[in-house]
Amino acid sequence: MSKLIVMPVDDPSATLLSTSDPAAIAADLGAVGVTFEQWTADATLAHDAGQDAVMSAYADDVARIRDMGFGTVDVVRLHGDPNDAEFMSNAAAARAKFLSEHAHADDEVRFFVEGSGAFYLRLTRPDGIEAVHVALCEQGDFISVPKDTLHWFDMGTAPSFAAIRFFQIEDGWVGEFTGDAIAERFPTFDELVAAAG
Ligand SMILES: CSCCC(=O)/C(O)=C/O
Ligand SMILES: [Fe+2]
Ligand code: NI
Repeated sequence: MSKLIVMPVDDPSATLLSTSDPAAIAADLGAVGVTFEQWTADATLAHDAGQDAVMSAYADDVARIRDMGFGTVDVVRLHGDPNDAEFMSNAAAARAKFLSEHAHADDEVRFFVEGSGAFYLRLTRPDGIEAVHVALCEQGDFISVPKDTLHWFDMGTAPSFAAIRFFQIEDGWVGEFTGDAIAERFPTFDELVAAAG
């Protein structure tokens, strides 16, 4: 289930908001400039489905977002057997890429078409409190995070997700890492999923 958890930047043990209501998630994220929507994502992807297969399964969505100026599109898919040592080694490397605080020169526009992952967005709330907004995204979730937003992404230790990524600039995926260890102080994706039961 999609979820939003908001914690003050200086106190990860405090919860300012926790909700699984899609309308409440959209409203709260909307107030800090992030778009959150739920779209239909019911295509069955073959075990070995690659970029082209995923994009053609969602061709209408891809065309719609492309027409909005997002001319570059790719797919990140992590899907495999947690007992497969090679998959787990590749997964650990992929997870490490996004696990530290960074920002992009492009909006971060992602459509989750399989599985789940968590975005941690460091943003100042309308009441002036700086907080980490954890958007636990699931299949069907569309999220658009403005460029320059400080954030990190955790796909968990046994990742299972596919996200279509949309870019306005060709190297919009490149992250500028801040060197801040903030991510280490907040609950991981695995911990959040375990806590959600
Ligand atoms: C959910 S798509 C893979 C992660 C990614 O592109 C990114 O920039 C995370 O911060
Ligand atoms: Fe990012
Ligand atoms: Ni499979």
